[in-house]
Amino acid sequence: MTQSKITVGILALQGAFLEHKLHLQKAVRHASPGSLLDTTKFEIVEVRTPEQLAAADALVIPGGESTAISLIAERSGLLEPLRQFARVDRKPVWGTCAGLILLSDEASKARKGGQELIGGLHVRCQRNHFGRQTESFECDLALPFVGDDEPPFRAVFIRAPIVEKVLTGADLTADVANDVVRAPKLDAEADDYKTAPIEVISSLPSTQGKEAGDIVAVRQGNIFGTSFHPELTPDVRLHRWWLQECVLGRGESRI
Ligand SMILES: NC(=O)CC[C@H](N)C(=O)O
Repeated sequence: MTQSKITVGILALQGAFLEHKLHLQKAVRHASPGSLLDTTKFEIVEVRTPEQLAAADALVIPGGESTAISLIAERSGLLEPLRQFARVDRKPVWGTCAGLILLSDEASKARKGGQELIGGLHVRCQRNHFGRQTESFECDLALPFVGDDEPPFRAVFIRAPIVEKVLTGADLTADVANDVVRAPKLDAEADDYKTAPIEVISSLPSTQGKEAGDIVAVRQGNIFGTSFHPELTPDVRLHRWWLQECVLGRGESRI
């Protein structure tokens, strides 16, 4: 993107949107002097209406409760515009936790059902993979910007999903399983399928004592998803990476 001002929206219907806003503001404020991040003008705004979404160049979908977020999005007339934003316009979108669930093409069903997905990431997500709130945990994760000389990134998992399967075109045209919800197909993106490969950005380390190797961060083209809550620790490096890598698209991992 080369425009003079970039508007980054945060879907502010439910969940941890304020924390993301503060992290994005801090990431911009603390950019290395003279870097692209430093010289670009950002506006960080809360998004609650289709008009506000239309004014955004990029979007964060926070953690919270994916069923509630999708229900409010539907009632606010945002569900279809969100699908268009992520899947047809292909603007940069980052979903954390509940946001990752909503951006997945398939997810295990919520107990009470009724959840609509935005879709876009060709993955199947398993909701609440690690169990209840009391099973929340933290661990150090390998992320692209954490070099040998950098402090580790502490990730917070709260009723977190994982990516249990990377989907193929055949998976997405097969009948959908009973316990799975699938995002609707969009005619406008039909020919685009497979254009961007899924990149596994991070998996749980073997030291964690959970299931080592569980995928907790993925990127497919313009869409980035993380199982954990990077906005709940003081570390803004992942927000800075996303702005630099996915929004400004410089294609360099180290910043
Ligand atoms: N921290 C979170 O965002 C939890 C997500 C929640 N388990 C859901 O299914 O929506």
